[in-house]
Amino acid sequence: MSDEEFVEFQPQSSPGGYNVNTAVYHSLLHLDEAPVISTRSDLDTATYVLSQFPTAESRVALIDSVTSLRVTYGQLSVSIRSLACGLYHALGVRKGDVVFVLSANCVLYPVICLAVLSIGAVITTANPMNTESEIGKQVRDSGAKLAVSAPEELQKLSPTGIPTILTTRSSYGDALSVEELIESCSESSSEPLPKAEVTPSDTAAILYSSGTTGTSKGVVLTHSNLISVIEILTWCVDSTSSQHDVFLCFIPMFHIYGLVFFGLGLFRRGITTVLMPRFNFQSMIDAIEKYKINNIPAVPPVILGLVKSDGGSDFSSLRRVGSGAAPLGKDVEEAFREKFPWVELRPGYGLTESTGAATWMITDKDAKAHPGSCGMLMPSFYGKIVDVETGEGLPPMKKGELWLKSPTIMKEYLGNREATEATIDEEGWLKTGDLGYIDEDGFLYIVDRIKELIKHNGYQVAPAELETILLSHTEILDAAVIPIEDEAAGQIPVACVVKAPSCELSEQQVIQFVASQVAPYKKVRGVRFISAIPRSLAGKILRKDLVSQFKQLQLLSKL
Ligand SMILES: CC(C)(COP(=O)(O)OP(=O)(O)OC[C@H]1O[C@@H](n2cnc3c(N)ncnc32)[C@H](O)[C@@H]1OP(=O)(O)O)[C@@H](O)C(=O)NCCC(=O)NCCSC(=O)/C=C/c1ccc(O)cc1
Repeated sequence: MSDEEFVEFQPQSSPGGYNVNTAVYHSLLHLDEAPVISTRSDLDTATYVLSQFPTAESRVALIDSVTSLRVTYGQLSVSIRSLACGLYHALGVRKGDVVFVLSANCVLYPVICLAVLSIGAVITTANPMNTESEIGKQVRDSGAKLAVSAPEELQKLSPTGIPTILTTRSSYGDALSVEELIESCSESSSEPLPKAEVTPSDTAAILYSSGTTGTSKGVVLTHSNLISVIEILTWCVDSTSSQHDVFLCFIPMFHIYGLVFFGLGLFRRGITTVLMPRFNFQSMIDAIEKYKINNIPAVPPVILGLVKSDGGSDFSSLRRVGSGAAPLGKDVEEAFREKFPWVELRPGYGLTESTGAATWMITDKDAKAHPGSCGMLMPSFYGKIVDVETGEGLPPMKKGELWLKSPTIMKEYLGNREATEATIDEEGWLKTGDLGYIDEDGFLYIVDRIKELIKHNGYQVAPAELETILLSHTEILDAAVIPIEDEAAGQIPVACVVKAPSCELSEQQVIQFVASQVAPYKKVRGVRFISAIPRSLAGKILRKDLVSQFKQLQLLSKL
């Protein structure tokens, strides 16, 4: 289907934005201005963001909640330009070079991202909780030329041999730091930076996601993807009158959700953000009270925590809470609205492969009228609900796999043509692996997942990765990892294991074996010893069967 056919559609003519002729859902929301990317072929993400910094340079951009350090927009802008000079002149970073960032949230994180992007280089980010071997794998896969590491994570990078600079000065070795580069490479004292000659289709970021199946893959996002999603975010801020909100950031900037909001996008509206380097529930409450936080882009476990929190805290400043990264239970949503009636709760839905948000609740009234929904297709998005058996596009209220098309859909999985072709079809539709339906008002409901992914605390856990580790144990003959529902974390990974005859392997030993090799959020938290893993004729693990067997056992044990 051509883009012209999309444009010709009159959304008001059909319920839910559904076109009966094409079986395509059109967004019922519209950007206020024409997308900038359609008129500019020379725009990079950093120029796009920096050109909209507020003119009042003394306006505070970031506050570190631990040290109370304040960074103004003026300082932020100077730091980004100075670091860009340092990376280019002192370290020889050039267009297309990949820079690996390994750090928890810190005030330098956005500086690093925007400086790297401004010289046409590419950022790849990782969770600092990852193990040495997980990090080594990503450094190799992304082809990174330089790493920027928080001092406490440096030892995890050493075995890779990649040239590394630290974020801040430290007593860990004598590596150069971003702080020093910024000080020594001011724009005025360095040679000018040549124009990066970046085009919107150039790669800007490689973030890692397991997609619908298999292990972690590099999601290649272009400047066009990032600029388009930042336009949408800016539109969301304007549409919800959030321009003057004080935001709280604890969601990690190494994932798309945190990166788009706090690493890049919100600066365009001169927002002030209070930044928590590490999440802790009590610290979050203290920050809300101390800084009179108005707006929190959050995730379901934190929303549940707020619902369960004791009285006595002052939440009166809160105005808006977003929910993304994992499904928000209808009960939690209702309990939150009851406890915090003055707060607008807006669920959204997005993937790394769609550069973040694809749907969102634009008004609180809509959210209340459509409980359990994660909102409408964002401006510039098209959707399809596809019958999993027949491949046919389905009308409102019918359940199928959600497919998405928009300017924010990733370019490809890095170096993995097979996975790219299995995920994006020839017409550019992204197959999300999520099952849902769109109602007659255009609201999306996600009801299940056909992809293998497990979501623990909003983090992705790929069963295939844990299964490979389990199968490397000499006493394990076969293994499958399944998601089990958990009130606090959403889901927990549980291992179903076939052990070698007459071996003494215990549940705790299996848990320990995996835990020693993966980041904490990927640990298997339960083990079931079984006699055989159910598989289809094609050899695919029948995870749903294992999940229902597990649930039956749980029920029996409660009797
Ligand atoms: C705030 C959370 C919910 C909870 O934090 P936490 O309580 O510290 O728990 P962690 O999960 O971080 O830590 C797990 C474990 O790691 C341990 N840990 C802790 N820091 C350390 C340490 N530095 N070293 C080593 N061990 C440690 C910690 O002790 C703990 O161990 P354990 O007791 O075994 O679970 C945190 O999990 C979190 O930020 N989750 C969100 C993840 C996230 O942003 N995902 C987004 C993916 S992208 C996406 O889906 C986008 C969608 C989207 C949708 C809609 C939109 O509008 C836009 C976007």
